[in-house]
Amino acid sequence: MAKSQSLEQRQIAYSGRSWQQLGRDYLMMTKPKVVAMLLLTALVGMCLAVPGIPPVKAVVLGLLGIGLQSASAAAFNHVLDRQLDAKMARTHHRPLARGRVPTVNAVIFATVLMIVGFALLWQLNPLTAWLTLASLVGYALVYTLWLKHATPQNIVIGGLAGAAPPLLGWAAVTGQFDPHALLLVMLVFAWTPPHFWALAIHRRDDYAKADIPMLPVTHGIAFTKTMVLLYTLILTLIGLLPWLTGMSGALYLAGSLVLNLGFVGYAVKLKFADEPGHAWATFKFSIWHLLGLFVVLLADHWLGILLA
Ligand code: HEM
Ligand SMILES: CC(C)=CCC/C(C)=C/CC/C(C)=C/COP(=O)(O)OP(=O)(O)O
Repeated sequence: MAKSQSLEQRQIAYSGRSWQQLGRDYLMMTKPKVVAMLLLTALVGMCLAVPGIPPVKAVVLGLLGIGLQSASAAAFNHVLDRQLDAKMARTHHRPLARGRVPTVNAVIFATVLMIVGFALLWQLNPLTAWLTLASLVGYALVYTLWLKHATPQNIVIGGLAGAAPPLLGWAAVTGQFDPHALLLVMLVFAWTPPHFWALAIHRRDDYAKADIPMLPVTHGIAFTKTMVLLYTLILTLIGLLPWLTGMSGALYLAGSLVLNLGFVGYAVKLKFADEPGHAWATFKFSIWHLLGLFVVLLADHWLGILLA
């Protein structure tokens, strides 16, 4: 495809692609791996909300609704960021940035996912439907359109939307807003800055080129590494709260300490003994860390039920 072609010309050129290629593009727009992780945190919220197995209807409708709304938020992010994505090496190949999917089709796709997701959650309870829609708006509009361009604290504030799913899962099962669910939200909220800033250190030049005020661009790499370390320490302290409040037991305490101190270890190495590629390794570790943390929360919960 010639580089000089306009987006419209490329959209016409791409119109004869196979259903399989098109399907891959639509799937990519939903950020499936991120949504899978969000759903894991929502599922753990659902399981911790009740003493036994949560009701099947709430789990199925809840996961479908939260998943569709998260996928919709991701697709809206692709639409609104299509010009920005085209400027960055990491994202320039995306379906909308390359013009493989017409913008209007992507907007219809995202809107349908949003409406179906909302309707499914409404069947469960309005609280979950509205809270999930608020998270969608928080990420797709507030973060993407405004925060991302406004302040280096963009991902700290915007991270609230991505941290909401445990609360959404909890509300899907109980219909209520429970303070225990906020402990899980706080875990993801404190995890997000080191998750993202490790990647942003690795991709600093990309963000600088696109003129996005990410922390390594505005405050430098050394300061960002200090912040990564600080947030992993905050995460370790917040990680004690589920145990201190009695929500989780000894298995959680041991597992979370190993994982959180492992994350601190990556951050210490990043700050004081950086090697090429370590920022990327820290970002990758952050994903396994969150997966492990939520699996441990769940295992501890069910072990507690078995031993009771
Ligand atoms: C404002 C908050 C967040 C920001 C700015 C952010 C940013 C990013 C970025 C830029 C990537 C892509 C890295 C790449 O090039 O491969 C990524 C990957 C990922 N993020 Fe986040 N993230 C945030 C919150 C979350 C949350 C809340 C979760 C899940 C609970 C999450 C889970 C993941 C996963 C699983 C990946 C790997 C995706 C893949 O390999 O395709 N992120 N994140
Ligand atoms: C309903 C609900 C729970 C909504 C939250 C949905 C959601 C997909 C949250 C994930 C946050 C995320 C991947 C941010 C990166 O955006 P970016 O634009 O900085 O990254 P990019 O450059 O890779 O697009």
